[in-house]
Amino acid sequence: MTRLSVNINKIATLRNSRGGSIPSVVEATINCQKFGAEGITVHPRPDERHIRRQDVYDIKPHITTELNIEGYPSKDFMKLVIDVKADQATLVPDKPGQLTSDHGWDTIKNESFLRDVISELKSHGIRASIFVDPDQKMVEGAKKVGTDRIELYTEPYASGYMADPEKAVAPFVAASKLAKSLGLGINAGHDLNLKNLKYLIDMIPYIEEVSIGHALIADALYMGLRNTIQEYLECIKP
Ligand SMILES: CC(=O)[C@@H](O)[C@H](O)COP(=O)(O)O
Ligand SMILES: NCC(=O)COP(=O)(O)O
Repeated sequence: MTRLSVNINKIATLRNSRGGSIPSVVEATINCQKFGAEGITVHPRPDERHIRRQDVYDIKPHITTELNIEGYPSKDFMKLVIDVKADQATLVPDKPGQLTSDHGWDTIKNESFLRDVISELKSHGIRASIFVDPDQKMVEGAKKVGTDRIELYTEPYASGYMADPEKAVAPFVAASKLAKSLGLGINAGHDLNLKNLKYLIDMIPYIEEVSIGHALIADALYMGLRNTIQEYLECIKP
């Protein structure tokens, strides 16, 4: 059964815009889980444009589901993830100044680096997931570096969905079938929303976790956080 992990980056974006503590990321963590979220995702970027390192320490005691921390596996990132003993670390190949995550790992060129990082995460009991494009060779490379899961970067699906859902989802179905055959768990995320989510899950029902933030938080501005989370859950639960 696919789990919904709510990414609360954009709560922190709003908070940072005034320099105070409203809205609170701790309150958001508590309420998202109360409203049905099955995980909390944060992406503390090096420039702390939204989620700050301290936020991760602050929210950890309030996690009653799972904490998924996304980021480039720098020394700082690894210390943070290990310090708070995240349930899952999702490694992304982002450069510090990137507007947002916009590609998966080259798991072939980065084989040695990823293998070492994943081994360290596992030694601390932290599930490893790596951000990949729906590319068969990258999925095969993910298996070789020993990750527990892959997270499929779904922006290309989202951007193609309205025009041609079948064409948009096809590479993701193929990559998922390969990943499953290799024994990899499958997560998915980026630009998923109330329009495109159900079809993705219908086509790939064995996705273990979707992490959704930008569209969900935007929807909550109009529908409220409780109703919004319930609507997203209805898209992924049969
Ligand atoms: C890896 C991924 O897709 C998410 O972490 C996304 O990048 C959110 O980051 P921003 O909220 O900074 O866009
Ligand atoms: N891993 C994807 C994520 O956490 C949220 O991405 P988005 O929904 O903010 O695009």
